[in-house]
Amino acid sequence: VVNGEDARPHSWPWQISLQVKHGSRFHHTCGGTLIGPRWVLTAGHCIWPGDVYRVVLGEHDMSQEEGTEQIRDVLRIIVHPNWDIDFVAAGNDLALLKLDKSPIMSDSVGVACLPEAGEIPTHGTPCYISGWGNLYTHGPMPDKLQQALLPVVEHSVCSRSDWWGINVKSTMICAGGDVVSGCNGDSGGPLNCLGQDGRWYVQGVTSFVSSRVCNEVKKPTVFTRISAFTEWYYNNYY
Ligand SMILES: C[C@H](NC(=O)[C@H](CCCC[NH3+])NC(=O)C(F)(F)F)C(=O)Nc1ccc(C(F)(F)F)cc1
Repeated sequence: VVNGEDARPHSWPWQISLQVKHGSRFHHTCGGTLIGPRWVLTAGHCIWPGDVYRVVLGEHDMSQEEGTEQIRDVLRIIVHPNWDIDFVAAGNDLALLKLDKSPIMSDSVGVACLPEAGEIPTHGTPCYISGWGNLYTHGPMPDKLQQALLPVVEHSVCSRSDWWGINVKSTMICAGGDVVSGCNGDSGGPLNCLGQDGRWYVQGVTSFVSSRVCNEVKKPTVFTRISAFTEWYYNNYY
């Protein structure tokens, strides 16, 4: 997250760290969202066939043992059938991970609220991105979970030719811009938006930023719009 701030610990209790095994050690590769006791939603581009993953829940500071962390193995990975690693602009950048067993729900670990099918966050809805991604392009990863308030950019603006043009689809949400943005390593994490009922809903899954600079002007962070895929994850989640 570029130009964000340390999140208050565990204020996004559905935020997970997806960790990949390299040699004998695991390291953070993507974010994700706990959407059910045994189910995590992340980005399709986070998944590489043959890699071994684990999920860390209740995490805040990656450099400390805080006593709230819970580690789970990934039993099954379901990548969206229409995801194409060579064509991120086509969308469908989603994957479902089934955990070996449910984490213990607490103040630090909880399930996210998801939007109704087809729900579009209105212009000006306050949305926060959260993640342990780079603090700036080619920059370091933070120890503590970062967050930033990203204004939603409506599709009519985001799809202008000098913005994302045809690379942004109606199944995506644009948010942020040239000051605050997501960055590499935030992939798969949640876009947390305030609902009318005062609850926070996860409306997006962090998908892509400019390949030149994370917070490039007129290239807001692009999220997969979860409300466009309700059918898919309900059918796969059992
Ligand atoms: C380096 C940069 N990486 C990214 O944006 C990766 C997703 C990469 C998937 C495809 N390999 N996502 C992130 O870093 C994230 F944290 F923002 F989510 C990138 O490739 N951006 C990018 C690529 C293509 C297009 C498009 F196809 F739309 F032209 C737009 C952005």
